[in-house]
Amino acid sequence: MKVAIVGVGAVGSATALSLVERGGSCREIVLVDRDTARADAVATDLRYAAPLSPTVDVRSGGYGDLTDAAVVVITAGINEKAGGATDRSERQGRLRLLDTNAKVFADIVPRVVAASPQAVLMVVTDPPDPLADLTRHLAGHDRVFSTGTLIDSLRFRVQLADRLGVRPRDVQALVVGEHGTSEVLLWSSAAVGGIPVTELLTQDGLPVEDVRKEVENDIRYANITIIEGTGASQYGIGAVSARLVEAVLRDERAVLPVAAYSPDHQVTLSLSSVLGAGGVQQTHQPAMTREEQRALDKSVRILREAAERAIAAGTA
Ligand SMILES: NC(=O)c1ccc[n+]([C@@H]2O[C@H](COP(=O)([O-])OP(=O)(O)OC[C@H]3O[C@@H](n4cnc5c(N)ncnc54)[C@H](O)[C@@H]3O)[C@@H](O)[C@H]2O)c1
Repeated sequence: MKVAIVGVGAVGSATALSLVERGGSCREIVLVDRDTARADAVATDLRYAAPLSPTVDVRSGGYGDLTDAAVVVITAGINEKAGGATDRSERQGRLRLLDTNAKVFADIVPRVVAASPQAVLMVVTDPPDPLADLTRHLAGHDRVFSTGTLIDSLRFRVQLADRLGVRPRDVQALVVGEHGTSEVLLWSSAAVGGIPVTELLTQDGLPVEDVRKEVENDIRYANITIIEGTGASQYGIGAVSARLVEAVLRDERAVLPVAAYSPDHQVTLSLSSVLGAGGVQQTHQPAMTREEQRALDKSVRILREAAERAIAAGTA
């Protein structure tokens, strides 16, 4: 199976490396970037790593090479650092990148769809949820999802695991809503071994409210913390993107917090999604307290406004 990555910067390259290293789910990876020298160089570099993984061919190409791609991953556009979205006190967060990246999508999506009308389109570029709404609009089909809050949910699990002294794999914890500052951490259902994390924190003598504030802050601004050191958050999202591609290619019906258009909410947002062939096949709303539901409602309002803005900017 063929997978294409459009945008071979920090995130696109990390996604390609993760796909090569996870191995087995795709047979061919095509890298497309308006900077063709960069796409050529990354493909060449990865080609020398590929013999250590299950068989996969990596090459650079143009939109014409996307024919028959099963999944197209879009990672093109400006990042938080270039777009000035690295101020923790700025509520817009990644939404600051919306107008610029909507124009990038207006350039890319019609060309992707013309070359590969059957492909599932996965949006990684920030802000991913409104850009997925724009992508649906431009593509004229529903096989579109964004990486949503899976990365935030993994960060939530890691932070809780650190505090509870257990491995993150054994923490069940979800972040829903926007991949952005209005995201909602579901503390009420976060659990380890069937025991609520708030109960475990109390048993360990940890101050629940203080831990909660600290964890929320660390997760909401995790991207900025990484960017302050390296200029771009890339490896976590690269691994997430490769894992999601794999779930689609294998028709896994994996339950993951990624974002798809919800007719109930009339916008793209992350809930518990069933991911497999064709993209998100079903979504379920996790149980929430009234306070969490109110926070999700607010996130939905922000996302609806952003989706309108994205469609206006991307179709102007
Ligand atoms: N969804 C997430 O969780 C998540 C996490 C990290 C980063 N991101 C986002 O991913 C995006 C990429 O970040 P990055 O750090 O890789 O940026 P980058 O600047 O390193 O790379 C962007 C690439 O896109 C290419 N590009 C730009 N416009 C293009 C066009 N019209 N056609 C083809 N290629 C084009 C550029 O040439 C460049 O190679 C950003 O929007 C960033 O904010 C999202």
